[in-house]
Amino acid sequence: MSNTDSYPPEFRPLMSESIESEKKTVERDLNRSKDIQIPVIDLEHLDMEKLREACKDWGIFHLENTGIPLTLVSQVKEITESLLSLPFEVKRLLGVNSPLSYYWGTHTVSPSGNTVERAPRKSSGHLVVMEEYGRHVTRIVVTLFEAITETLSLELSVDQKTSYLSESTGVVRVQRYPRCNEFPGLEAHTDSLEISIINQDEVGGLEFMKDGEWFNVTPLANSFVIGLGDMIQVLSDEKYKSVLHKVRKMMKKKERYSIIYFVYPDKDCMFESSRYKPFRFSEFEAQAKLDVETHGSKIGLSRFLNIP
Ligand SMILES: O=C(O)CCC(=O)C(=O)O
Ligand SMILES: [Fe+2]
Repeated sequence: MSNTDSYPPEFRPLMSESIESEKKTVERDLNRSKDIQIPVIDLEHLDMEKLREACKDWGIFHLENTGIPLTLVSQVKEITESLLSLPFEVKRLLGVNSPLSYYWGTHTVSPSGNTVERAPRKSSGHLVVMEEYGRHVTRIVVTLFEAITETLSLELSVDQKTSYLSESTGVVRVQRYPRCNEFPGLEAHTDSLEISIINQDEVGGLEFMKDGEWFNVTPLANSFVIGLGDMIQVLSDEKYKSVLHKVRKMMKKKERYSIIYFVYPDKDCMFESSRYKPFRFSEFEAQAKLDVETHGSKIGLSRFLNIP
C-alpha cells in the first residue's frame, strides 16, 4: 500500500527512494547496534531484587504480566494505525478543537520539523479506548514507581509521591516512523521525566546505550519496554541512571509504530540531591526546551550539576 500521502511533504522524497542495495545494507548492518537480552520484570510477581538490578545496571527493561487486556492493546494499535494513515492534509486541517495534537519531526528532542498542528478526533469510540488504555498505564506506572522507591528505601509521603509522579501529567503519544533508508529519526536522548512505558511494534528499532555501546531492544510479545527518565536519576541520587536511547533511522521492511506513555512530576516539584543543585521540575523543563531551541538538542541534567 502506498501511503506516502499520509506523511508530511518534506518526508515524501526520502520515502520514494527505493530501499538501498543489498551490498549497502550489509555494510550498514556491520555498524548496527548489537542484540542483547534486557531484563524482563514480571509486574504481577514483582521480584524486588531483580527490579533493583534492572534499574541500577540497565535503566531499561521489559515489563510483562501487566494486567492490560491484550484486546485493548490491539484496539489501541488499530486506532493508532488508522489515525496516522489518514492523509497528511486531513490530519493537518481537521479537528482544531481536538484534544489530540499532531506533529512531525522530533520537537522534544531536537527542533527538526517541529511544527505542531491539531489532529482529528476520529470518533468518540476511539477516545473511550484510549482513556481505558490511559487508566491501565497509569496503574502500571504508579505500581512500578512505588516499587522503585521501595528498592531505594525512600520513604515518601502521599503528597511527595503524587508530586514526583503526577498522574494528571500522563500522556499517551503514538508515533510512526516511515519505511525508508534514512529518516530524520529520533536521535539519542534521555527522557525528561520519571518513567516511560513504550509499546514498540514487532518492527523493532529502539536502541539504548549501556557501558558506552549501543544495543537493540528486541521486541518481546505481550510486554512493554520501561525506560527510566532523568528525574529517577535525581531522585535515586544517581543509584539509577536515565537511559540514553534512540530509534534506528532505517526501517527496511515496514514502517514502525510505537505507543508511549509519558508521566512527569508536578511542575512545582522540588528535586534535591547530592549531585545536583536544587531545582523545580518546571526549571528543568524550561532549560531543556531552551537548549533544544538554541543548541539543537537537549543538554539535560549536566546543566544542574552541583560543581563547587
Ligand atoms: O518510538 C520509540 O520507541 C521511542 C520514542 C522515544 O524515545 C520518545 O519519544 O521519547
Ligand atoms: Fe525517549
